[in-house]
Amino acid sequence: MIEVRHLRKNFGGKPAVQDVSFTVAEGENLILLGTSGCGKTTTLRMINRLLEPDGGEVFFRGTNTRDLQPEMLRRQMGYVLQQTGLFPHYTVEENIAVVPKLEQWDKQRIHERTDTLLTKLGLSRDTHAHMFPHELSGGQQQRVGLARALAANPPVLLMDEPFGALDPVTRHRIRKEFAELDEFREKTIIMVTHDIQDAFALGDRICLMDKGKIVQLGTPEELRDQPVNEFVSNFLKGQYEPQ
Ligand SMILES: Nc1ncnc2c1ncn2[C@@H]1O[C@H](COP(=O)(O)OP(=O)(O)OP(=O)(O)O)[C@@H](O)[C@H]1O
Repeated sequence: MIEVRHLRKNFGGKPAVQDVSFTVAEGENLILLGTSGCGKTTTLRMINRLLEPDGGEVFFRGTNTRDLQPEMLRRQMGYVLQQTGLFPHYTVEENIAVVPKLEQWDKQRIHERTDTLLTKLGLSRDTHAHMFPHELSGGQQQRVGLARALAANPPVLLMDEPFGALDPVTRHRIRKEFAELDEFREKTIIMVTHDIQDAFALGDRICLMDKGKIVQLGTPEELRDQPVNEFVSNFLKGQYEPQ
């Protein structure tokens, strides 16, 4: 579904991503895991062309993404961020409706879709639909961010530290709710996290990165039982100290 080949990106002459390659199958959840600054976000942003690579290529359903309009590509790839990126002057309902409106859905269809998503994500039309983001808790904002990314039912979700701004208890609860959603099970997802528990709870495969490179790519069990080196075993034991 998504194939990343030999991606490279430098900032100010310093390599941020070096020769990163992987494929993600339809319906798979791939986690990009690693400490701050290892190149996870840069890799993710090259997939939906928020950043252009210095080298390498990304294929989406067999087409080089260079040959696709960035806006059209991004409508196929819902994007969920730690700082939810919600529009502060839009209500919850208006935030969720952004992409369906771009796709010119009629009002009734948007209304029904918003209702479905609010309910699925534990929010209600009466209480939340007309609130503004600053009136919601962090966990509720994160749910709205997820609802917005899912609204037009894109086949792919790109998620960058989606639970990063939450306290540990809320984080655990939202992660669990998210894992139980049909959408989560059905969609192709690439998720960036530095959190080993996120990676093990949500990943079909984990791509562990360090200093812009992939150190090991495999199932959670493979990383746990057959770490390729000491970096991997230390990282998974939570003993890795970035220098
Ligand atoms: N726009 C930018 N301009 C300059 N340097 C950048 C830019 N974006 C990222 N970098 C640098 O590239 C490297 C990789 O950053 P990136 O954000 O991809 O890492 P990350 O693993 O996602 O970390 P974090 O979780 O902290 O975002 C870092 O050294 C970072 O400082």
